[in-house]
Amino acid sequence: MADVRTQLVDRVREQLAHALGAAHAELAAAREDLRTRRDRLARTRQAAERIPASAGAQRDERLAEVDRRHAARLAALADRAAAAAEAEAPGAAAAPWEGWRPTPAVRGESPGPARIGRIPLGPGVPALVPLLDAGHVQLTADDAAGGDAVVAALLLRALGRAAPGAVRIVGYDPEHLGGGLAGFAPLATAGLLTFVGPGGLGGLLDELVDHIRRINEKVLAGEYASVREMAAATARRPEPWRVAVLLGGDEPGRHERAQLDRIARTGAACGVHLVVRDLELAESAAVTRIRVTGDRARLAAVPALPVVLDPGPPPALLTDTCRRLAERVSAGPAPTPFADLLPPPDKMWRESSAAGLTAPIGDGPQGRPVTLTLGDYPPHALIGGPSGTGKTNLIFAWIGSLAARYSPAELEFYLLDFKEGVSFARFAQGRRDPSWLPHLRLVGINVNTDREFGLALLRFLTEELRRRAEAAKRHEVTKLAELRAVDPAGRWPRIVAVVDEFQMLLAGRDALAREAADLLEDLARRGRSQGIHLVLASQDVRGIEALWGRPALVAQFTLRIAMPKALRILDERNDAAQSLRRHHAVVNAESGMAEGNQVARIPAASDWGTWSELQHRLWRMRPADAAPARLFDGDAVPRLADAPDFQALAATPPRAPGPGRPAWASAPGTPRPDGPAAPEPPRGGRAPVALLGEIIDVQARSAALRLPRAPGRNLAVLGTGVDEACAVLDAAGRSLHRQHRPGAARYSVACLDPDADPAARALFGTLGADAAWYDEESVPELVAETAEGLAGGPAEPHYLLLYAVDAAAGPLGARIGGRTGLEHLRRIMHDGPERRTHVLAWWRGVARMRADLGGPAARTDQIGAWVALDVQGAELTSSLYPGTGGPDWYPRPWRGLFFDRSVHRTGQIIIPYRLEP
Ligand SMILES: Nc1ncnc2c1ncn2[C@@H]1O[C@H](COP(=O)(O)OP(=O)(O)OP(=O)(O)O)[C@@H](O)[C@H]1O
Repeated sequence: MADVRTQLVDRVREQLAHALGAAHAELAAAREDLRTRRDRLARTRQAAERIPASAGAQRDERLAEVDRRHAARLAALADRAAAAAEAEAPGAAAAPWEGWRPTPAVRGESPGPARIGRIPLGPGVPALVPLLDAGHVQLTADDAAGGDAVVAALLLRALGRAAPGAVRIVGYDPEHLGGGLAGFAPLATAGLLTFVGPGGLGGLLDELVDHIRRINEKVLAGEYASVREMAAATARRPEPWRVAVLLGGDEPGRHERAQLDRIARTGAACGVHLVVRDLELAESAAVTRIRVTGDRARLAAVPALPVVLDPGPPPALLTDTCRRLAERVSAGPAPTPFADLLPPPDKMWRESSAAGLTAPIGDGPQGRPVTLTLGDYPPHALIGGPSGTGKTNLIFAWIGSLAARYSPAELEFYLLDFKEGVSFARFAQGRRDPSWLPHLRLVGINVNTDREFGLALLRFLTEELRRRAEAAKRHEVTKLAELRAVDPAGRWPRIVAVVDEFQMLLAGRDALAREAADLLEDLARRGRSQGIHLVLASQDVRGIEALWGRPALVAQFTLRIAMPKALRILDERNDAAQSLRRHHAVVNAESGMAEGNQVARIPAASDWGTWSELQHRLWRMRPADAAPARLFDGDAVPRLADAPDFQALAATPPRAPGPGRPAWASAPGTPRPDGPAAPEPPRGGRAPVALLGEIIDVQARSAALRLPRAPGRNLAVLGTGVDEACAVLDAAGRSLHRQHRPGAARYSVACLDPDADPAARALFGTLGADAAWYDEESVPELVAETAEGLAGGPAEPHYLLLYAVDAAAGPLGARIGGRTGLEHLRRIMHDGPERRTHVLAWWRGVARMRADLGGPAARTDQIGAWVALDVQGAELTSSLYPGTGGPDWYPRPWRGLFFDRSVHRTGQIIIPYRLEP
């Protein structure tokens, strides 16, 4: 039992021991756990203690980041604002005073606002105040001087952004009597600055209101809402800006206040602006209000942003700029650009000339274009003014304005300048510039001694008039507009013929002047309805007087253009031209009656640089078949090789028109003036022709001596001019040679004047194997053999080209075979032509020729044609020229008078061709 109990106790002990052991273990574990947890807690506590510090740092970091971004954005915005302000107010509108200079806005551009200081944002944003074309400025200043510095800055910047003279300032400064604007005083000398005294405010405001009313009525005329809009659309600003600067003073009265309000409301649209200090202006969006305190200011529109004011403009800069501006303005207005007269390139050549030709010539006083019209009424124009007043310039401007609007199918020009100089030559093709004005058909320059060219032009136009009148008759219409309507496929351009210094044509009482005046009268009277318009210009009152003897002619010139100080162009009671300013013209389409006056400012168009751009543009637009105009230069010596008639003598096939050949020479339906028909090569059985020189006419034709088998078909060249005489014989020989096949004609060249030897030998060389050379000794043989040969059967053509034949009078006086050489010569001249033997001889005087032909009273029938050089008309009498007294011929250098009794009624002036080496 005890064992059992013992066993039981042991087991209990054992179990207790186990339990104790377990309890210990658990305790230890619990303790461990407690320690771990305590550790964790301690760590957690430690960590928890660290947390608030990092959260603050993060927050600070985030805040700093936001600040940085904000600053960067602000800086970017400030940069953008500064850039926008710079674009808005370029050049003089905002540049710093150091190095500042005026930079006027270009045409059509707005002057923009003006800078007064900077808003201290980022690097600084310019503080801009709109004035010209935009609004008014009202300043309140703690001290007047600070306010006036802002006013000075505003005004100087406005002046610098406008063309000289385009800003007029009126000052009202009752307290300091102009002292506030003292720096601007130099402007007063040019009328750009005026002052009204104390008590003058009402008058000044009334005047400004009146001005606004006039601009609205006359300038904007309902077409534009503001002068700014008009300037943008037309690139023209007809009126200067007016800036009224009102510096303090008593409170305005009721009327004055009402006027001020009107100006504040309506002025800016009309270019009238107010800059006022210490004076109230009515509430208006157009008013910028500035409050100035020391060197700071605030704009009422953005009170939160302070403005750091710029210092006022340095006094020296201010007065210097104003002085220069005044000088520029006193020197007269800068001419308006020629380009203002032209339509935009894509609108060129769009007008129809059916009813007339209308084109602007310049600006009127209101900035409106003044136009010139040629049509049924007025049909013709007369331009007058003393030398240097701008007639030629006006003609250039008019030609450009017309040429840009009407295509060459609508308008053709014929230009003739009797003045010394080559002004019109620029429109023709030149050596340096290959372009030409596509409307141009003819230019005559250096024609002062060649009045015949003027006459030729009038004859040509008369012929064209006849052609048009006939076409009109055929279509049973009377006017060009109707003809164009019934014949739309026809080419009926209007023709404008300009003759500068036309009085040269009418000078003198000779046959040429009479014929010219008759033709002019006919053209003026009938040209009106056929689209042929005359523009006559003269610097000389005598030019006009030359016309005055013909009232019917003058009456046709209803369009009158008077340059400054022009006399007798306008009606005698109309003295508008006397007070005209430089570069202006009175345009009058009412025959000069005062009520028709329009004053126009003419742009500068004389300078080739100005013109060439237009000419090149029009030239590139020319029709594919356009040919250059014929240029007649009285100072140039033509070349035989270039002569269309010489080229036409070439062997078949006939030549096509080339650059040297005038288009009208081949244009269908183009008239050729009266005169001998153009020569034909003899191949078709026609008689050969000898070309002698160029005729002074519009077609560069050659004077042609036809040599058929008929009595008298010989040529005498008369006078002592060696070169001219050689040139005539040379052209004759070369042109004859061109018409005969080698071996088909004989040429005998004899030269008896050593001075003529080189020229004669040059011709001899050209004639080649068909030519023989004779001199003083052998010439008697030549005439004897030739005379005897005439008795034989049919002969080949034989041309005797005898240079200075009178020098052979001695040897030819000797007898050969019972007759003298002179007798042989006379026989050849008498009988030769019918047997194709022709004498083309040069005698160095009429008396010498007569002596060779049988004595002073000898008949000269065998001389069918002659060219007189330095021989007076009076010597060419008796059988040489019809009537008594001889032709109207006064010798002049490198000209000859050609008369062929079988075709001419009067002599024809020729220009011998250049002698080729
Ligand atoms: N509207 C203008 N604007 C600027 N310059 C001009 C203007 N008109 C003329 N001129 C200049 O004045 C000068 C004289 O002009 P122009 O030759 O046209 O006068 P003119 O009356 O034809 O003289 P003249 O009869 O002696 O030839 C030229 O140098 C020309 O460039």
